[in-house]
Amino acid sequence: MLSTTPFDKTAAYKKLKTHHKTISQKDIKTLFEEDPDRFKKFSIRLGDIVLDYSKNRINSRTRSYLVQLAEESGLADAIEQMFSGGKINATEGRAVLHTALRNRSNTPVEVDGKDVMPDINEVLEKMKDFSGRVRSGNWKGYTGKEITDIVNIGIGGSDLGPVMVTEALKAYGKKGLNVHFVSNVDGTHIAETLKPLDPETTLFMIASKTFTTQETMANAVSARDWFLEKANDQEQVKKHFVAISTNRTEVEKFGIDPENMFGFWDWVGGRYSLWSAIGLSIACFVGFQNFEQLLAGAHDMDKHFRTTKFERNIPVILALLGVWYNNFFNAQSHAILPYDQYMHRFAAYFQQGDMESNGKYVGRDGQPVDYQTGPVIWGEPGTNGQHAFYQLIHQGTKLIPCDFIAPATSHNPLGDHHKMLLSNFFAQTEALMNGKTYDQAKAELEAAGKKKEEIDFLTPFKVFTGNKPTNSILVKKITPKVLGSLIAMYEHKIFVQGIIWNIFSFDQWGVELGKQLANNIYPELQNDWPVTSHDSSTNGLINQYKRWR
Ligand SMILES: O=P(O)(O)OC[C@H]1O[C@@H](O)[C@@H](O)[C@@H](O)[C@@H]1O
Repeated sequence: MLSTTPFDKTAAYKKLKTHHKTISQKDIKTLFEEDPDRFKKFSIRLGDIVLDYSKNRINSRTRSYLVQLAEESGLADAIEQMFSGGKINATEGRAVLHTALRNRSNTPVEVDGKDVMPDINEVLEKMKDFSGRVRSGNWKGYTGKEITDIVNIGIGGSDLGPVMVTEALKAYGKKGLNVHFVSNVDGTHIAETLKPLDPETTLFMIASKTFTTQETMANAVSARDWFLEKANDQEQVKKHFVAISTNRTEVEKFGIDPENMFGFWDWVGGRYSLWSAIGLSIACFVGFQNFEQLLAGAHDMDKHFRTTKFERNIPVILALLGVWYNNFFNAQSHAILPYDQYMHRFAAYFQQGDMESNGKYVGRDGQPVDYQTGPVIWGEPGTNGQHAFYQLIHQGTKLIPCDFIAPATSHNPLGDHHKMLLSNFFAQTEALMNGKTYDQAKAELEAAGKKKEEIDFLTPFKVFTGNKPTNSILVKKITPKVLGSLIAMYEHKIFVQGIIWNIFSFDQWGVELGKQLANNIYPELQNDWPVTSHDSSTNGLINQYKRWR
C-alpha cells in the first residue's frame, strides 16, 4: 500500500509556501549573477544525457525543501514498491511493472510469489524470432511474397508509443519495410492507410491489451475484410494477422492463430506498454537489437532512478520542479520541445503518458484533493514551435515551464543545418531567462535610426520580461539507447509527481464515461427516428445529424 499523505499537509509544503514568497521576488538572471556556479550545482549528467536545470526559479534552499517534500511523501518506499511488484495500482488491484519488461539484469521480480522474468524473456524471444523472419523476408504472405508493409492497429497506449518510437528512430528503420499506424475509428484513417497497400505484402498487427476496444476492433474487422476481398480464403488470415494482447479468448474469437499471438500481462499499463510485445512493430522496423538497446537505455534510467539520492536523481528533480511551478506558481501547463524532427511525436506521446496518469482529482484517500494535480502537456518540435506559439511563452500572460531537448549530433549532418538548429536551442532558453529590458529595447530602436515618437510608441511592445523557467536536456545523439532513457525519465517523473500529489497514476477511469455514453448513443443512430431521451443540446445535434446524413 502507498502512503496517503495529502501533499499540502506536509511540513515541506509549508516551508515551500513561505520560501516561495522570497524566491518569487528574484529573477533567474539575478540568481545567476549571485552564483556563477549555478550550472555546476544544478545540472546532472547520466551517460549521454545532460540535464541542465539551472535556468529555474530556484536556489539550493528550494531544492532541499523540494527534496524534503519527496521524502515526506514516502517516495523512497513507493519506488521500491513499484520495482518489486507491489500492487500500487490499487483501484485495479495490479502491480505496475513496466520496469521489469526492460530489466536487462534479469534479476527476479515477483508478482504474487511468481517471478515474471521467465515469461518476459519468452515473449522477447518470440519477438526476436518473428521480427527476424519478417525483416529477412522469411515470413511470406499468402502468395509467397515478402512483407513490405506493417500496419499496427491500436489506439492510446497500443498506438502512441510505437508511433512515437518508430518516428524517433526512423534513421534506424529498414529500407523496403514500411510501418503504418491506424488508430482513429474514423474510417478515413484506415481507408487512406490501405489505399497504397497490397494485401499480398501487408502484415497487420492488432494491438490491444483488452482486445475489446471499439476503435481497434472496428479497424481490425475492416482490415480483415480488405484482406479477404483479395485473398478470398479465411485460412490465409494467419499469414497476415498477428495479435498483441492480454486476452487470448478474444484473440481466438477474432480468428487469429494463437501461435501468432504475443502476450503481455495486466501489470503492464497501456501507456507504459511500448516495452512489451506492443513494441513488436518497433522491433520489426528497427531490428530486434535496436529494440534491445531501447530497453537497455530505459534500464539505465531505471537503475539511476532507483538508486540515486533525490538531489542528483534526474526524474525526481524534473518532477519536483514541475510541482514547484504547478502548485506554487500556478502554472497550468508544461511544454516539451524537442529540437529534433524525428522526435515530432514525443510531446503527443507524453500527453497520454502524463495526462492520463496524473489528470485526477481524487486523492489516494478517496477524498477530492484541494490542490492542483497534473498539468496540460503540449509541444511541437523546434524550430517550428518558435514560429507558432513561442510568442505566448515569451510575452503572454501565462507561465509555461518548458523542457528543451536536443541532440549534439544529427543523423543527417547536412551543411550547417544542425548548427543553426542548435543555435536556436541555446538561444531560446537564454532569451526566456534574460528577456529584454525597456532600456535595451529603446536603445535598439535608437540604433536603428527611428524617430522619437516611433520609439516611444514601439518600445513597450519590444520588452520581454524574461524570468521564464526552462530545463535543457542535451543528449549526444538520439540513439535507441538514449531514446529509451529519455522515455523512462519522463515515465518516472510522472510517477514521482503522482506520489507527491497523493493520487493513483496507473488507472484511467476518466476515459470510461465517454465510452459508456457512446455505447448508448450508437444504437440510436441505427434508425432515422428523432431522439428525445437526452438534453436539448444532445437531442438537437443528433437529430440534425440524422437529417443531414
Ligand atoms: O490496448 P487497449 O485495451 O485497446 O486500450 C487502448 C487504450 O484505451 C483507452 O481507453 C485507455 O484506457 C488507454 O490507456 C488505453 O491505452
